[in-house]
Amino acid sequence: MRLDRVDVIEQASFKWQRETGRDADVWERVARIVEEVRAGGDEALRRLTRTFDGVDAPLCVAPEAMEAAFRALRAEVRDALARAAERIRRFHEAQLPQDVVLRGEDGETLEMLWRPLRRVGVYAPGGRAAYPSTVLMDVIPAQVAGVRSIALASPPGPDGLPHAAVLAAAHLLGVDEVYAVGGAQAVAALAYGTETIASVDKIVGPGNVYVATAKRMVMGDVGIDSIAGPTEVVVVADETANPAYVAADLLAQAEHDVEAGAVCLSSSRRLLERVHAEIVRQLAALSRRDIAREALLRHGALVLVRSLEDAVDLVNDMAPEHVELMTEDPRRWLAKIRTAGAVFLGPYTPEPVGDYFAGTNHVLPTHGSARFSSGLGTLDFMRRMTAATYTAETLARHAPHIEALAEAESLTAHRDAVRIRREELR
Ligand SMILES: NC(=O)c1ccc[n+]([C@@H]2O[C@H](COP(=O)([O-])OP(=O)(O)OC[C@H]3O[C@@H](n4cnc5c(N)ncnc54)[C@H](O)[C@@H]3O)[C@@H](O)[C@H]2O)c1
Ligand SMILES: N[C@H](CO)Cc1c[nH]c[nH+]1
Ligand SMILES: [Zn+2]
Repeated sequence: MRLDRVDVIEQASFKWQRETGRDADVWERVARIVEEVRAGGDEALRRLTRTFDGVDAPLCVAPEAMEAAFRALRAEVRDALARAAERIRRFHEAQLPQDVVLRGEDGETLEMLWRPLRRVGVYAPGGRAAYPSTVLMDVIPAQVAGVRSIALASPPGPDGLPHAAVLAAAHLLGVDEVYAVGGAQAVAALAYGTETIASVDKIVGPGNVYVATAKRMVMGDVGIDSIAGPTEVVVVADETANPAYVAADLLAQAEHDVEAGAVCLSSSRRLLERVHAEIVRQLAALSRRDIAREALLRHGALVLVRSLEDAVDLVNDMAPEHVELMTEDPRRWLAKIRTAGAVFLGPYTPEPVGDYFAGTNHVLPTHGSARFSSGLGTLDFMRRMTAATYTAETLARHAPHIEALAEAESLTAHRDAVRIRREELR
C-alpha cells in the first residue's frame, strides 16, 4: 500500500505478498542455526544469543527472578493478567474433550481416550515487543490439558533476562522452567535438547519468520502446533463501517512486525478512501510508526471488491490469521467463512480483544496455513489413543474374517496369532 497518495486497488490486480520463510536465504540461515545447536548444545546457544540478541545471558532463569518480576509489575497490569488468565482458562476448560466408549454387539469394547502430552516447549516472542499475553495463551491450555512438564523459552533483553512482564506471567501461572533463549536456536534446543534443556514432545507458540521457519524444520522430530508467524489481519467492511475503526485495527496488527500483513476488503470505494486518510492520520501519532509504515508498504492493501460475496471468497483463498467483519449483519458472512484463524464480529470486537482478554487464543496460523490448521487450543496439548478389548466369544466370532484378511495380505503370522487362540477355544 502506498501512503504518499490514496491507494485503492481493484480486486483483479490484488495479490497478497507474504514472506513464508520458504525463501532460500531464510531457510538456509535457520538450517545453519538448527545444526549449530544440535552439534554444539549450550555453548552454541550462548554464542547464538550473543550474535542475535547481543547479550551474554545465563540460559536458566531463576525462580526468584520471576517472583521479583511479578512483584515489581504495576498493580493494574498484574490484575489484568490475572483476569485475562481466568477468562482464557474458562474458555479452554470448555474445550476439554470426552472419551469415546463403544460397546460393540459382539461383546467388544472400543475406546478413544484423550491423554495429555508429557512435556511441551512453549515460545513467547520477545524481539520487537514483549509478549506476556502469549505466555498465558501458550501455557494455560497446556495446564488445562494436564501437561505436567512445561518449558518456556523467550529471548533475553539487554539485562540477560526475558522481558520482566513475560517472567511475571510465568510466575503467575506457576511455570518454573524458563530459558532465556529466543529465535530459531530456542526451537532447536527444545526439539533436540542440550546439556541444560531437556527435549520436549511438542513445541507451540508464535514468533517471527526465524521462529516459524525453525518450527517447520523440526516438525516430525517433535510435534508443532501451527505456523504462527508474523501476524495478519483482513478487515471486510461495508459502507456502514467506521473508517477510523478500520484504520486503527489495521495499524494494530501492522505495528507488530515489518512482516505483518493488513488488508481491508470493501465494495465501497468511498469507505476505502476514508480508511486510507485515517491510516495516514493515525500512523503519524503511533509510537511504532516506523514498523507499522514498513509493514503497510510491504504487505498492506485497500482492495475494492465487486461485492461482499467476492470479499468472503477472497478471504477463503487468503486463509488469513484474523478476519474482522465490520458489516451489517456480520453473522451472515461468518457462515460463509471457512478458512481463517479467528474471526471478530461487529464494530465493537476489535482484534486486540482476542489478543489479550476475551479468552479465545491469539496463537493462530498465518501465511495461508489456516487452510489446514487451527489456532492453539486445549486439544493441541492432548493426543488420542484407542483401546480395544475382546472377549473369547468376540474373538471366536471375528476370527474367520481376520484370518481371511491376513491371508489376503500374505501375513500368516498375523493369521496364526488369531488361529492359535481360536483352536484353544474349541
Ligand atoms: N501468529 C501468531 O499467533 C502470533 C502471536 C503473537 C506474535 N506473533 C508474531 O511474533 C513475532 C514476534 O517477533 P519478534 O521479532 O518480536 O520476536 P521473536 O522472539 O519471534 O524473535 C526474536 C528472535 O529472532 C531472532 N533473530 C532476529 N534477527 C535474526 C536474524 N537476522 N537471523 C536469525 N535470527 C534472528 C533472534 O534470535 C531473536 O531472539 C511478530 O512477527 C508477531 O507478529 C504472532
Ligand atoms: N496479534 C498477535 C497475533 O495474534 C498477538 C498479540 C499479542 N499481543 C498483542 N498481540
Ligand atoms: Zn496483536
